[in-house]
Amino acid sequence: MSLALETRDLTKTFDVGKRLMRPPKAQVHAVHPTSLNVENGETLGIVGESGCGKSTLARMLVGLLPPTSGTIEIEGLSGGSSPADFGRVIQYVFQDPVSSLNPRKTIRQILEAPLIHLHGMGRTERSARIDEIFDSVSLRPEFLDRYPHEFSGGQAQRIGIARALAANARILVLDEPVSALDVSVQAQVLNLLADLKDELGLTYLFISHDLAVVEAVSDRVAVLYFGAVVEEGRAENIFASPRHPYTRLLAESAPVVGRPIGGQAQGELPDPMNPPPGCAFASRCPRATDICRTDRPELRPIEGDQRAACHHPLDP
Ligand SMILES: Nc1ncnc2c1ncn2[C@@H]1O[C@H](COP(=O)(O)OP(=O)(O)OP(=O)(O)O)[C@@H](O)[C@H]1O
Repeated sequence: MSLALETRDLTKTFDVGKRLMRPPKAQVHAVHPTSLNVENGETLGIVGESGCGKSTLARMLVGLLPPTSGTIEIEGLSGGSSPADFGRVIQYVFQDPVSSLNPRKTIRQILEAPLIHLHGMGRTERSARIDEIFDSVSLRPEFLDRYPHEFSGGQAQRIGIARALAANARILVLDEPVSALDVSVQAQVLNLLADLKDELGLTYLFISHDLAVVEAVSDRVAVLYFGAVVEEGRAENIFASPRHPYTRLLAESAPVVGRPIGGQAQGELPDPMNPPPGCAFASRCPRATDICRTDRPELRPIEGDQRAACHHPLDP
């Protein structure tokens, strides 16, 4: 297998309270140094509770947000790549399908934009390609001349996926793609994503706070806590045999499809403007010792390709 995407020590810090000619009042550390690998054709699930930095990470990967430091390498792209270069290789599918589509444009116009701007296609070629894409997401051709508000959430998400396909990108960053949908519709959209992946050989980064969904769709999973990957490994191992106490807390508290991370796993996160020096999970961790409160643990191999950032990893 070859690498589709690789990040090295990627970070994002937001300045807050910044005013003209004055330094920012504070900084929010949204993503701590994060290194991820995604193979071609793989689905990497990225899971974590609200505020752990999932969307910030996703937006950096697709070029919507500049990193504060670190690197992102995506097939064939270099540091000097333009937004169009990014768009031809990696696309973002938003959580809220209806509001992510321009309300003043018809679906045809929405799908035409990437074909014109990224691929310079003429009218006839565009029309044939749009028909083909619409068919691949199982939507009827008469929908093409309607506006986004005329669609249900599930249909609108199919359109969001169609727009990403129109760019002809091989990598899709799916940011909570089914969280806004009813559970019955979620299954349809997840099946569609699985079919498209097989047919087109796509690579997915699937971001969600819903563990059961992530476990079902992912080959590998990265667990994010307070802006950092705390555990990473094959999906079948990571929840069955978690090595990081936070992953175990997640696995024990959210076994039902559609139920977000909740109960005891939804705890107080540390203050992102004043991150603790050691492990961010230490204040909630039953295994924490002094070293956890002073030294931030590195992500390190535990068994096979499972890695955990913990001074006292769990036994299998
Ligand atoms: N533009 C911004 N300015 C300041 N802080 C920000 C900004 N965007 C995000 N943050 C902060 O960065 C942290 C990570 O936010 P992010 O939205 O990436 O998390 P998330 O896991 O996607 O959460 P959710 O699922 O609730 O969207 C949070 O503490 C958030 O408040």
